[in-house]
Amino acid sequence: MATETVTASATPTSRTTAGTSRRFAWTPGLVIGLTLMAAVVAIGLLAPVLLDGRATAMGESAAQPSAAHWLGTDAAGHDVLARSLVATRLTLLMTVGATAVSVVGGLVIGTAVWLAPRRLRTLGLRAIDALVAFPTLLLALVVAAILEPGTGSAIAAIGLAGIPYFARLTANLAGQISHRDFVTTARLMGVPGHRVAARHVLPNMAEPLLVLTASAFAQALTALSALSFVGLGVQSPDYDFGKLLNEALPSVLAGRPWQMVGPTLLIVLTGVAATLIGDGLAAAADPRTGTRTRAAALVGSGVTDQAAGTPAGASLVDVDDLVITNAAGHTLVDHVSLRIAPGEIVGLVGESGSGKSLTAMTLARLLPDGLTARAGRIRLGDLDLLGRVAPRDLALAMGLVYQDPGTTFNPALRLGTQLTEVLRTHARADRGEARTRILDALRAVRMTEPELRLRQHPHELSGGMRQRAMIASAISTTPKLLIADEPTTALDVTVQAEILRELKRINREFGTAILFISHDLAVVRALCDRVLVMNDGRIVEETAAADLTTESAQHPYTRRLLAATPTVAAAAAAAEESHR
Ligand SMILES: Nc1ncnc2c1ncn2[C@@H]1O[C@H](COP(=O)(O)OP(=O)(O)OP(=O)(O)O)[C@@H](O)[C@H]1O
Repeated sequence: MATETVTASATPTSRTTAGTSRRFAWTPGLVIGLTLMAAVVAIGLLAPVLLDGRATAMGESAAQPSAAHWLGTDAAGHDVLARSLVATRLTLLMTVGATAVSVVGGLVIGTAVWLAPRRLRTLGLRAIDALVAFPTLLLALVVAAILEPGTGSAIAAIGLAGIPYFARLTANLAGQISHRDFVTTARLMGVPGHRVAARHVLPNMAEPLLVLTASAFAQALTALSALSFVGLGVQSPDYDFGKLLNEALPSVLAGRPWQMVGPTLLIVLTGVAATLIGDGLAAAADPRTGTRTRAAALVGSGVTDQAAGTPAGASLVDVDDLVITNAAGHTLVDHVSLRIAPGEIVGLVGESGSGKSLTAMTLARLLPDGLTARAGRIRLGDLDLLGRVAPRDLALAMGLVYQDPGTTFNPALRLGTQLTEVLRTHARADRGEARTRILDALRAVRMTEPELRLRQHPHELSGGMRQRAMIASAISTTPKLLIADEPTTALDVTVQAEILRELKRINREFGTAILFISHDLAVVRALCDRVLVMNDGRIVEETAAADLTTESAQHPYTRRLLAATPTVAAAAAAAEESHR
C-alpha cells in the first residue's frame, strides 16, 4: 500500500523579490515616505547629541510658548520641543526592536508550522488564528502587566503581540509558494525541508513581508506610545513619545495643550512615513503582475544509468492496479496498470479530470494532500516506489515537465543557480562541472546565448526559452524517464512544434522514455509510440499512436474524443461556414 502526501494549496501570483533585476517603481508616496523617515532618523541620531543639555535644563515651570521655548516648558521646567526631539531616538529604537521581535518570531513560528506534520500544522494554524483574533494592544497590555513595567518589557509586549500576524502570513504564504513547481521539484529532488524553506520559500515571500513590516512598524509605534502613555511602558528618567504624552496630560487638563504638540506631531510624522513606505513598497510590487503572461514550463530533474538501471527487455515503468481515492472515499484513479519500455514515448490522453496527472504524479511520489494511493506494484527501473526510496535515487531517476507557466522557476534566483541545482545536489557535481554540463544541455536544446541565460532571472526569458531551459535541466543528467504534463499547452504553435521536436530528438539521442500527457491528439499521434486513453479514472484503450484514428479506435470513448478533436480541414470548413 502506497500513500504519498504533499500539502495542497492554490498557486499564488508569481512575485519577485528585490533580488531580481526588475525595475523598481519609485512612486511619489514612497519617495515622500523615505524622505520623512530619513528626517525622523536624523532627528533620532542628532537630537540626543545636540539638545540633551537643553532637554534636561530646568527653567520656569509650565511656561507658555516663547522665542526661547517654542513649545513652552513642562511642569519641571524642561524645554518641551527639545525633549520631544530627544525622545525620538528611544522611540525609534523601541519601535525597531518590537517590530524585529514580531517579524523574526513570526517568521520562525510560521515556517515551523509550515514544516510541521499535517496534524501539528493544522493545530498550529488554529492557535495562530485564535491569537490573531485577540486585539494586539490588549495582548500587549496583558504581557506588559505581567512583566515589570519598563523599556524592555514594553518592547517584548508589543513585539510578542505582533508575532501571530507574521506567523500567519508566513505560514499562509509558505503554503501557497510550496505548491509552485520549483518547490515541488526541490522536494522531488529530496532537498531537506529547512533548505527548501530557506532557499525557495522565504525569499519568495520577502516582498509581502517587507510591506507588512512597514505597517507593523507604524502599529508598534502607536502601541508602544500607548503603553508608555498608560504608565506600562518607559519609566522615568527615560522618556519616549508616549511618556511625554503621559507627562503632558495634567497640563492639557489645566488648559495648556501645547505640551502635547511635540510628541503628537512626531508620532504622526513617523507613522505617516512608515505607512507611505509600506504603501510604496506594495505599489512597487505590482507592476510585474500581468506583464509576463506568455510563458511555459518544464521542470526537470534527471536520471543516471545507475539509478534507474533497467534489466534488458523489462519495462522501465511498471504500474500495476493503481487506485487513488480522495478523503471522501471517491475513486479518482480506478485500477490503472501501465508499462513504459525504456526509450518509449507513451501518450496519456483523456478529457480534463480523467486522472492523467494524478497517475503521473503518483509515479513521482507527489500525490496531493488528502489523496490516498494504493497499488500492487509501482516500479521505476530498479526502484520500488511502494517501498522506501532514497530521495536522491528518485531525483536522479525521473525528470518532470510541468505545464504551469508562472510557477516553474523560482523568480528570486538566477537561472544558473536553479538549473545546476540537481547536478550539484544529487549528481554531486562541483560548481564548474555543473555549469559546463548545463551549458552543454542548453546548447543541445538550441537555447540562444546560453551563458547569458544563466545570469538572467526567469522573468527575463520568453515562455519558449524557459521551456527549453527546463528541458535542458531535465536532460542534463541523462534521464531515463521524463514525465511531461501538457508541456506545450501554454505556448504558441511555432514554439510548440520546436519543443516537441526537441523532445523527440532527446528521446532518440539519449534513449529517454517519456510519459507525455496532452489533450492534443494530433500532437500525441505525431510524437508518441503508444497511447493510453483514460476516461473517468480508467484506462479504456491502449493503442499504437498510428492507430489513434476514428477508423481504428476500438473504444467508443476514444472515438468520441477523436470526433471532438477538429482536424485542420474541419476547423477551416467550420470557419468558412461561420462566415457565410
Ligand atoms: N488534490 C486533489 N484533491 C481532490 N481531488 C483531486 C485533487 N487533484 C485532482 N483531483 C480530482 O481527481 C480527478 C483527476 O484529476 P487529474 O488532475 O488527474 O485530471 P487530469 O486528467 O490530469 O485533468 P487535466 O487534463 O485537466 O489536468 C479530478 O476529478 C480532480 O478533480
